[in-house]
Amino acid sequence: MAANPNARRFPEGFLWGAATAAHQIEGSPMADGAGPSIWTRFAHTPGMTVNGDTGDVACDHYNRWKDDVALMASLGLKAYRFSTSWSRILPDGTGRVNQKGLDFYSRLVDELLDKGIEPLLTLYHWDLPAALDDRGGWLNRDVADWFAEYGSVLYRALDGRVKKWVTLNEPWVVTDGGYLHGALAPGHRSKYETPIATHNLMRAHGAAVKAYREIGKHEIGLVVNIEPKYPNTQSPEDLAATKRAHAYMNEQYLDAALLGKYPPELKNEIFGDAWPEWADEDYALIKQKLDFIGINYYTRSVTQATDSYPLKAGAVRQKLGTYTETGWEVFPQGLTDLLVWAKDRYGNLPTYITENGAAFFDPAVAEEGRVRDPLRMGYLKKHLTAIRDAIDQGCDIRGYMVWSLLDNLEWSLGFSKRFGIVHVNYGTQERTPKDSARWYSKAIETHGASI
Ligand SMILES: OC[C@@H]1[C@@H](O)[C@H](O)[C@@H](O)c2[nH]c(CCc3ccccc3)c[n+]21
Repeated sequence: MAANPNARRFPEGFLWGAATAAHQIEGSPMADGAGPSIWTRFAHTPGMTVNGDTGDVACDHYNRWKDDVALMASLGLKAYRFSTSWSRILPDGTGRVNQKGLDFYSRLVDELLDKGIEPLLTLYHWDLPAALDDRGGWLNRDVADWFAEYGSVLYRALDGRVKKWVTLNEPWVVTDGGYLHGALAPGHRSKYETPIATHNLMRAHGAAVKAYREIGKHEIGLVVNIEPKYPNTQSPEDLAATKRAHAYMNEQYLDAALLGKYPPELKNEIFGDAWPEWADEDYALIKQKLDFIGINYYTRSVTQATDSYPLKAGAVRQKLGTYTETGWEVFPQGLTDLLVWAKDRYGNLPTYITENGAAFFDPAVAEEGRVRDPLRMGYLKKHLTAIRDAIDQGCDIRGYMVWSLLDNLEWSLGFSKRFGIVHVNYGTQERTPKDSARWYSKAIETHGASI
């Protein structure tokens, strides 16, 4: 007997979409009165990105936004997660509003709504205005007020048309990449700055949510990246290293936002004297009621004790594992495991998978206008099945945003890694839906029954 197609359908109203970020797709970073961001500067600093790639053109979405929305509609997307560029809206980071910058996003939102696509707006996806970095950026406690001011400009302009807001994308990456290891803008390498940046990011998140409760009438949440950690052996050293790595990457930010405290490992086992004592009113600001959380999942980490600084933990490559172009193990079970973990730890908040996807080597566009990407199709299939398993275990998963709609600028890796379900020819800017896009369209059309 044919399998019952309804047995594995996703819940009614499940939000099927795709995600991007301003700096990775827009190009024209300084157009129409915009100010530079830390990524405009970082990418133009020799040696900071592969091939010296920058966001000067990227996918030229700033000019091609209307065709890109038509492309989303042709794929049957029900939602689109994007981010706004803070320095387009406030070129100096605070104060003067650049109306042309605001108008770009207002037109984009109207076009999405006109095509029946729900916008999910991320206020901060790593592109801090350079003017604010010059004033200390995430190391300056005033950044909480700066960020709330920026959010308020957008809330007043777009709330109602935008009904799902996100404050920060992945505070862990902002601090680990931008302040501890220096691989991402603003390229600092300081164990002492890292906790300060973390805390101010979370204070800014809280201030932006508080401001939203005064102005907005819809929903706001936080997006974190979670990478489940599995001990390489049951040795005390590996178990302790796994616990540290889990606290540092997975518990730190949601604990602050939802529980009003940081995991003790941060001070006791990782940062030590570099971990300041924070005032109670800071925790009260950070811990604001959230309407949902967004989880970005890509891979897991089998973890062992190492002498790495300051975590003293590292990943063990799996001999029998399958790996993506970015060196991430394909491990869909990790998504089910982390969703059940989050449900149990934080109380089954409405949850969106706000990013999931993979970079594989994609062949060029074939003559017949196809891009065969079976590995990406397999990745998406396995991870959507993992989500359905988590739903069957009681997790309140409300939607899935594939990363990414388009091949785009992969930060320090430049254009060398392609995550898109749509191929971009960066020379001609031609878009070509890959086989995975066609597959995803069918999954949306059948509410998951075709997966
Ligand atoms: O690397 C693919 C995507 C980025 O293009 C997105 O902008 C970003 O939100 C995002 N986060 C992650 C997982 C966390 C991570 C980021 C960078 C490096 C290592 C892990 C993967 N991705």
